[in-house]
Amino acid sequence: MRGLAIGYGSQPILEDLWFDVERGEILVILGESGCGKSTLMKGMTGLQRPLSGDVLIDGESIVMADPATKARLQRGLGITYQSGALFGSLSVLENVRFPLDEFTRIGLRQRNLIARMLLHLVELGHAETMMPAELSGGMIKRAGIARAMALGADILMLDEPSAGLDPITAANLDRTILDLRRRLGFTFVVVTHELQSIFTIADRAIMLDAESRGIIAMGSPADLRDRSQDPRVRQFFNHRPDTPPA
Ligand SMILES: Nc1ncnc2c1ncn2[C@@H]1O[C@H](COP(=O)(O)OP(=O)(O)OP(=O)(O)O)[C@@H](O)[C@H]1O
Repeated sequence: MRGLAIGYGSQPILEDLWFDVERGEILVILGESGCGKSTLMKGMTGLQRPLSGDVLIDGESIVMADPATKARLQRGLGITYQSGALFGSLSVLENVRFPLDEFTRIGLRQRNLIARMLLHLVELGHAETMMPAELSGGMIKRAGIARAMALGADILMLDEPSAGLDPITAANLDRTILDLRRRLGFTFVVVTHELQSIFTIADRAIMLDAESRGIIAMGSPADLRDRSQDPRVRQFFNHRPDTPPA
């Protein structure tokens, strides 16, 4: 992100953001409700035009790109939403195959094979004929991740993947995220508030703040917990209220 300002109308929610996401990194984005985490994700993926600044993917601007270039860059980015956003009338396999059906001319047998391989990668091989209504919360998240990878994305943006999951299911999902990174070298940008998950998966975390409209902390979770000067950051990472001065 190069001096990114993003918001609605002419009002910035976040401004002057400068940071990099390295290939193969797992970056977590944190911050109180309404500080602009989802808005930032939309900016990073070219779904929302910034007010100023730029987003470069391997040096190419997704902001200034012509429509064909933007579409190509966006194929490298997979996005999952909190709800999973699966189509209720399609089976798990059909959901994962959907981007291939819509955006490629690959034959049906190959599309089915790719969708099956993706389902195996997220440990949902057994669930291909199930309908979304029959899935658990964790399975919905996994199916969403498989679908996000369908067009070859190797940068995955996950918006609160563990929201609404019990701790064991959430820990299993973290394991899958780490596994995808280890086996396929994927890059992840993850919005999450779950401390357990942050310490398990994040190489670095960025904490956003609504009032200052920017990044108030950036570093490894352990560094932010142990060395941040900012009481809001320490409070979050230590998960206890700051003691008032004597
Ligand atoms: N379409 C929109 N039009 C105008 N303002 C919006 C729109 N979407 C979000 N906002 C505002 O932008 C700010 C940031 O919202 P955003 O959803 O990005 O925050 P968030 O950090 O993801 O919140 P949460 O953790 O609750 O999901 C909020 O004040 C919100 O009211």
